[in-house]
Amino acid sequence: MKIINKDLASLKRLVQTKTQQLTDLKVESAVRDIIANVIEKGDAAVKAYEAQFDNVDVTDFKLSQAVIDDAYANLDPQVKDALLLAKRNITSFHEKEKATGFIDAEQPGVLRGQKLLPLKRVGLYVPGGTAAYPSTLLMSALPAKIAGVSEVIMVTPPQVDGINPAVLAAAKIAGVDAIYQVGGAQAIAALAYGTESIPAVDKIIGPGNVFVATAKKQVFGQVAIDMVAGPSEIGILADDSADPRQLAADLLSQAEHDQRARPILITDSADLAQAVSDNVTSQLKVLPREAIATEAVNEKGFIAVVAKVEEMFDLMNTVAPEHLEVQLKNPTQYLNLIKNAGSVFLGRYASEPLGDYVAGPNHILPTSGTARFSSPLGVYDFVKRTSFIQYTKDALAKEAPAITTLARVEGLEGHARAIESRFDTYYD
Ligand SMILES: NC(=O)c1ccc[n+]([C@@H]2O[C@H](COP(=O)([O-])OP(=O)(O)OC[C@H]3O[C@@H](n4cnc5c(N)ncnc54)[C@H](O)[C@@H]3O)[C@@H](O)[C@H]2O)c1
Ligand SMILES: N[C@H](CO)Cc1c[nH]c[nH+]1
Ligand SMILES: [Zn+2]
Repeated sequence: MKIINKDLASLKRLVQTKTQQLTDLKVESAVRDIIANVIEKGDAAVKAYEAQFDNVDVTDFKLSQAVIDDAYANLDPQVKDALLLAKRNITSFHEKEKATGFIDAEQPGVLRGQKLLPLKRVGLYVPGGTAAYPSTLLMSALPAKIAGVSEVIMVTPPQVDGINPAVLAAAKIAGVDAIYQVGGAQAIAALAYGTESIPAVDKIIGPGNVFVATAKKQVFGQVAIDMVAGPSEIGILADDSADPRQLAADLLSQAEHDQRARPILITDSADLAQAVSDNVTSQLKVLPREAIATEAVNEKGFIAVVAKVEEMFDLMNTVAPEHLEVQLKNPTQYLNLIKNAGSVFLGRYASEPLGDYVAGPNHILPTSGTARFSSPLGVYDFVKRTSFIQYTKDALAKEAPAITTLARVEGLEGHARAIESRFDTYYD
């Protein structure tokens, strides 16, 4: 893995060039064509794209309940237990995110409030191009259910040998209402605009590769989206107290997701940097997904050596990684230095895959530097807020002069008259 020794300003520039560009023009234009075709030709276009990109001739997009029940009934008990443990921990964590509305009656004659309503129908994208992700399904479906969404539907790419049974079983465990075998940008287009057999939804949730993330950006406005969650990332801050073998393993855990994944280590120890780089080289060889991980390590990955701990955090806040591991002595003391990160893992035993599978906090997180302004997926992503107002005549009378003044400043005479019509001052 490349080791870079440069001043902080140069390292920050390097981070920016290595950040996944959210506007890859070739992908943008390919995705635009796919969406236009799905809008125009519906199921026929989706079917053609599935044959082209996934080599599957799909006859029925919607999976039958019998196929799902069968997958659940035949699931390896150890896998079922692991999914159920994950479900318990995800549920107990996300229950704490539930919010209620409020009523404010503090001013005489004034009632103000906000009510929360679950979304009606959401579409979950469960990635499936190069690996199956039952864990990701739990991470999106369980918060949707906790929020009270009435209809939770799911899409995932079809597979030549059928969709991975663990994904189907996880869907049953999480209470997903319907599963459609369709992936990539065509799935996002179908969820946004609807086709003859796939219903349009109010919001599209879930991560995916660059085609999926780009399609979500392009359909935003027609539907809501959760965030731009693309290829996985890990940023690690470590000093010489960390174990280079473990750091290399954690970097590779995310590199193996995608050629475009970003594994980054920032340290103040040149010896540690070299040891991690050597370990990455040797550990790569044992990974079944060696080719994918190697490309991610070489293209997006690097190890930066900086002078002191403050510079580590400064640089990592520029990266704004999806996952941030803090493998420094007494890691909790640094929490206040972290400004941009999707999810933080403190200390040697909080290895990133702990959060991927069972700890409970959501693993659907902002990527590509968007942790500067986005949050982990949560129950709050499945609810919308509506505010309400009620005034008595006396309460309105007190504030009417301010309203009519502001209305006339904006040149909106009709607004002023609407207020004045409630009082004797009203004239035609
Ligand atoms: N943030 C998270 O929570 C999280 C969780 C799991 C996975 N991930 C990420 O999700 C991604 C999964 O990617 P994936 O590829 O395995 O699955 P995917 O389901 O996201 O994408 C596969 C689909 O991409 C489409 N596609 C492939 N090549 C194409 C091309 N040339 N043109 C147009 N469309 C094409 C196909 O339709 C295929 O069905 C990875 O980047 C992984 O890091 C993120
Ligand atoms: N690390 C991914 C989120 O970026 C989630 C995941 C699912 N399975 C394994 N990993
Ligand atoms: Zn992962």
